[in-house]
Amino acid sequence: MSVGQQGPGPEAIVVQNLTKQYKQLRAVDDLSFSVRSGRVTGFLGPNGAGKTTTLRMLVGLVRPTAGTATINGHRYAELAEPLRHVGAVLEASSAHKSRTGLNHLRVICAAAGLPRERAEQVLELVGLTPAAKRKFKGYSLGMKQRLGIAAAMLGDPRVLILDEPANGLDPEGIRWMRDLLKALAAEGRTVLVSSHLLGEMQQLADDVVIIAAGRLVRQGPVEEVLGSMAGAAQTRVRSPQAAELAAALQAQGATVTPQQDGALLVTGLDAAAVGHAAFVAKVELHELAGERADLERVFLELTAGKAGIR
Ligand SMILES: Nc1ncnc2c1ncn2[C@@H]1O[C@H](COP(=O)(O)OP(=O)(O)OP(=O)(O)O)[C@@H](O)[C@H]1O
Repeated sequence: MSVGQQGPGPEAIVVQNLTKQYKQLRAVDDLSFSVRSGRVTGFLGPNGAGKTTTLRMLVGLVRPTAGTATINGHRYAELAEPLRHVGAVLEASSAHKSRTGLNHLRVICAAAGLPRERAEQVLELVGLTPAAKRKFKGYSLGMKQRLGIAAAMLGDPRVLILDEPANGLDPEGIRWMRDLLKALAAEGRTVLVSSHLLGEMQQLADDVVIIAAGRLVRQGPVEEVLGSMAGAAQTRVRSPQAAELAAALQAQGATVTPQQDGALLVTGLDAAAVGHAAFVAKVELHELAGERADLERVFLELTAGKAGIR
């Protein structure tokens, strides 16, 4: 059984009171959250929320104004061989345009003191072996994303940090990325991945950290964040005695919205509660379906009014 199936491991990334002030703008504002190993954690927020700035502070590319970010208890700058601890993909890879993908990776191996054969191994991992000897300038954006991940995996790091890795990928590429990241987390690695593609996160992430305007909005397991939303439970129900049923449900405090097709959309009661209310009221049911709150709606509700345009 993999670690991922055994449940979350210890906190591998800890961000404490992290702040970044750019002249007038506080891009990241007293932000604290933690990321556990053996899980994929989605880092979500509207445009300009401060996701990229936070990830760049994590890997020492931006100096925090205040606060700390640690990886396995150490600041990035304190790690002796950082590539063996942390792999970061902060933008699609860039390489010398006439260099092949394989040579690009070999150069990184040489500079970082990593075994040369890691280049072939990580190309295999990301499915780029057939393009290993093609020049970088002929790579599609999707191939560049794969090469970026390959480079991040050269040191076989236990922690992987990716900024919008699905950008530029087609649906098949997105599926591939999802499977790879889940597999890496299932090996016990820590995977922190930012995205604004909320639907994608719902399928990928075990935990989410949601920020808006540089501040933490919510963090926790996806299911908990979804389930904690007030009125998140929605149930679709259909009955030949719709008016009686609506009255019985409203008496329990639910909001009932008739749909164009004659069904009722019930907010605030789950399917079991709606079925029970119908049973008690002796109302016949022709359809009863619970609808989960989706991350998109939760995200909009959580960040409403806080996001602004930055
Ligand atoms: N070097 C900089 N100097 C000044 N302002 C900056 C700098 N880098 C980022 N910002 C600003 O900080 C805010 C947060 O930017 P950041 O890129 O971290 O957000 P984000 O959540 O990654 O957004 P997006 O999804 O649009 O990339 C934005 O308003 C941005 O314009």
